Amino acid sequence: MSTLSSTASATASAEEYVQRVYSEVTRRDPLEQEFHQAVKEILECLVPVLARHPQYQANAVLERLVEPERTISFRVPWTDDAGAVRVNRGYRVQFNSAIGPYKGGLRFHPSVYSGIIKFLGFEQIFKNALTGLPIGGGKGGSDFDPKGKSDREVMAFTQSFMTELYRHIGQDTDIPAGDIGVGAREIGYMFGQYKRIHGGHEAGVLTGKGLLYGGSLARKEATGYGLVYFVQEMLAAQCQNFEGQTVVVSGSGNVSIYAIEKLQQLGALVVACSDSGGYIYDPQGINLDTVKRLKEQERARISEYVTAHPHAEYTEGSTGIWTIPCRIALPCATQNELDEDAARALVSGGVIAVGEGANMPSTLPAINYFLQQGILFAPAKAANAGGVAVSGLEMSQNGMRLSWSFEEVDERLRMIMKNIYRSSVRAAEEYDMPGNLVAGSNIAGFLKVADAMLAQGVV
Ligand SMILES: NC(=O)C1=CN([C@@H]2O[C@H](COP(=O)(O)OP(=O)(O)OC[C@H]3O[C@@H](n4cnc5c(N)ncnc54)[C@H](OP(=O)(O)O)[C@@H]3O)[C@@H](O)[C@H]2O)C=CC1
Ligand SMILES: O=C(O)CCC(=O)C(=O)O
Repeated sequence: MSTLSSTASATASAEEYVQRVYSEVTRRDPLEQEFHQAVKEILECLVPVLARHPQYQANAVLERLVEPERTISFRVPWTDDAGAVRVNRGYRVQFNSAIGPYKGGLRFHPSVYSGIIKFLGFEQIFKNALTGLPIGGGKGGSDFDPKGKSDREVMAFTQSFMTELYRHIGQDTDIPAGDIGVGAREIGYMFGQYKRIHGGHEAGVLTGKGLLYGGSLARKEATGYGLVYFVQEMLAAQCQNFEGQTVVVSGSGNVSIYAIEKLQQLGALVVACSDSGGYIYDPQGINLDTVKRLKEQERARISEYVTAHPHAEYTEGSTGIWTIPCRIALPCATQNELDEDAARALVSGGVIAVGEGANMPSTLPAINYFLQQGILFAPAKAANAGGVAVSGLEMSQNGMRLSWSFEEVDERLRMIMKNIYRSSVRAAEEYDMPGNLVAGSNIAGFLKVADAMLAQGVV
């Protein structure tokens, strides 16, 4: 066979392999749509890798990767302020420990079900590999909604949640952290309950802790800052920067707030942000002190921004935010918040770069549209890895019983984001897709995990 035809037949066999694994995923769990989407995106990027390296197919690496090592689902009973007993469902998916203990956040949101936790856990495997730190992938959460609950109710729920979760986690086995609906308050209550049940001050069992009891400086800022550092690298490669650029950031939670903070430090004009109720447009630039007060202290709605800044506009419904003309867009709220129509609106509005702060915020058609249009596109797995990277640094500091300065952690974060950018660019070039960071980051993450799996045999 000529080299050309043997390459074509290897590609056909890899395509068939990918299709077979994907079909099996959808057959086994037909209702887990978000998980299907995450698997599809990655597998499609891996065809050239699988064609070039037959050992992955020969050792059923994909079949093993798409199946979590362990899935835990449990009842979480708690009592509300009226004295009524309520029951939620808790999850922890320990997806892959090939390169280290399971690591990934906990999400408390009414939309949580197995398909959401599995998509997040699956993506976390590759994201964590990209950081270069020895951490495997996992994720967890509950359909509990912290919105509108009193502090006592949140404490009652989180203590009950940890009363089951504690037996599955540990600083060398599985280290949860925050995600949507889980911030410093929830982590604090969970850490207290873990300590009470398990005994000892095992600081490394959770990350995102308060600074008074083992947390790391710059963890709160890390996902948002890291996203901006990544997009900065992408812009610099095109001789561009943030100075004077108009930026739209969706969401107004942890990731959005610290992305906006770093963008403003770098001279960008951030004109919009949102929550699940709607978005605000402030042509003079978002006042971040107001957003922090509303969201970090008062747990209020973003609509209240216009009371303090009457020149700004509030519009109900969160998806309209993408119709605001801007040069750079950072989706930082939730999965599938940016569809193909939104992508078309952004391109019509003059966008040159999109950086994903949330996990899987763009639908597959939206991503394809951005890539076809030559928009600089920073995929979530690479661009939002700063949060888990600094969680890894929090674990290191806990292990050494010391605390690094903000500047030291921030500098390490900057280097990690630069390295993720470079390894994604390199992998895309090596597999003939120059500039495609979706393919590059998926391939770079996959190769690390797949090779570690091969080295450890069939487990
Ligand atoms: N925290 C971290 O370190 C990391 C987070 N991420 C990802 O970033 C995203 C945001 O997380 P984080 O900032 O921590 O979470 P937060 O809970 O702090 O904030 C979430 C924000 O997104 C908004 N939001 C949630 N659901 C929807 C929806 N269906 N439609 C519109 N807006 C919505 C929320 O609005 P409302 O308050 O109205 O619900 C809120 O403004 C998630 O995708 C998360 O997985 C990724 C890496 C690390
Ligand atoms: O900090 C962590 O461990 C988890 C962060 C996270 O959940 C994510 O990267 O999506």
